[in-house]
Amino acid sequence: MSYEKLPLEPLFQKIDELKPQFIERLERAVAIPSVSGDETLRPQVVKMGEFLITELTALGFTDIQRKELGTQPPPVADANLQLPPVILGRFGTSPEKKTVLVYGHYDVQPAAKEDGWATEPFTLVHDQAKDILYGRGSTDDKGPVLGWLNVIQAHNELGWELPVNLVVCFEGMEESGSLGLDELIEREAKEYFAKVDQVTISDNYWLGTSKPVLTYGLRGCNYYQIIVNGPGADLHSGVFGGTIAEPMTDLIKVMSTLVNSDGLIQIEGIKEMIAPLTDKENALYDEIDFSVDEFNAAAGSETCLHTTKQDLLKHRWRFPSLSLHGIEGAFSGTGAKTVIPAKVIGKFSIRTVPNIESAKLDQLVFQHVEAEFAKLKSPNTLKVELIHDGNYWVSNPFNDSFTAASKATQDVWGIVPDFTREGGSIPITLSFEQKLGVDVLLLPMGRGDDGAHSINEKLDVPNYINGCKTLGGYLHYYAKA
Ligand SMILES: C[C@H](N)C(=O)N[C@@H](Cc1c[nH]cn1)C(=O)O
Ligand SMILES: [Zn+2]
Ligand SMILES: [Zn+2]
Repeated sequence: MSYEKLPLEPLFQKIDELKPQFIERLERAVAIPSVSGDETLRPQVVKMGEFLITELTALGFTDIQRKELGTQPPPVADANLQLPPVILGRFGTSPEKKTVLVYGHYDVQPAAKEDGWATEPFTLVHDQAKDILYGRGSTDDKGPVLGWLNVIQAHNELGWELPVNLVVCFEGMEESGSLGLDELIEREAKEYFAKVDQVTISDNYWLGTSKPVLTYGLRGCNYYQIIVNGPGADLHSGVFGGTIAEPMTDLIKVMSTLVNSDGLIQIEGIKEMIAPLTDKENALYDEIDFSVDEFNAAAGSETCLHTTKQDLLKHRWRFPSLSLHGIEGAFSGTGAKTVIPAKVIGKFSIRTVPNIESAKLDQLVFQHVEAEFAKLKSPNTLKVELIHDGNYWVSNPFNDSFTAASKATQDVWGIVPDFTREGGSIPITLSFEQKLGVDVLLLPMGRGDDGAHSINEKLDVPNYINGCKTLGGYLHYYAKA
């Protein structure tokens, strides 16, 4: 696609010049362990929200609001646990300009050095030789969230006007199901978000490690827990082993019926809900620039279940998957503790795709789990429940916003981006589209091997800096579209 280039070189140069400050800003953000899934760290999530308020204020944002969302709904250990606030802010209110809402999240996944990190997860470490920044949240999603703020700083220092009005909406519960955000969007659709023309999200990754992408689809995520209760307390396996029904044995039996070793979900009724793959759609997979070898390198193994890029991508984007995540209450330390856990909670999630209905899926999951447990004729008790769910999202990428992002990407990276889908989930995406009645664009900053949710999460410095240029350039091209 040929297009008329905008004179953005001064902006790009300013972003290069501000690199040390941008890295330092990310360092301060990563140092706050804002893990939404750990109730004991909730004050840190709130602190991270306050950090953003301070930064927004210093940059000249107006109408900054800290929206409280009330208490966290069950299941939760502390019934009075407050949800972290959603942070809103505006930069510009000109009626002559378009308004872009940028959404991002300031919470992160849990991380501990003992999990195998080479560095402290909540200390941003700049590996100068590789020019890589390591730290939890560097790519998911603190780097991209700060990217938008960095763009404003660069404009301020150049004395440039921002070409659009910007509205920011940053939440602290994305990694835990975006609880309370749907209702906030509903309430603010005709209030704070009234003038929004476009929602843009930077919270996913390139498909590989060298080619930028723009993303038009996400899978959804329904997260469940199975609670098995047995004896009144943890017991000595020498004294009680062989005499009582063990909760862990029941749980493992039930969990092993959910998915087979080929990754195929064993719960009846789910595959019938998947939208059929059309020939036209099938052909799209041939065009995508993607290397199975690079994928294996990102996974750090040769354990991939699929050999062709087409199959692999379909299983990542287009078909549902079920992952077993862990067992709360089970012995997991080093050594050889001879305990029979009294209560264990198995966690698993299903990534959903069109046209899987969330409520119907819950029903199928509950029926399956209860039926499998009944087969065991165990005297223990079992309860299965949904912890949170989030919708899948697929859009039409042929609009002004995707075109603007493509131009900015070409300016910065010198290459036409691929249009991709994402296997992960951003639960709120569909709500923005439907409740505000606008298009949504996903404009990723990091690479496919960044290790989001994993150990040694990273963001390459060129991705951070060029990512800021791309976000800034995008706003300029979108303003002119
Ligand atoms: C893609 C995004 N950066 C992300 O990591 N999303 C999470 C959202 C989620 C859903 N349930 C729990 N977390 C993900 O895809 O796991
Ligand atoms: Zn994220
Ligand atoms: Zn994440």
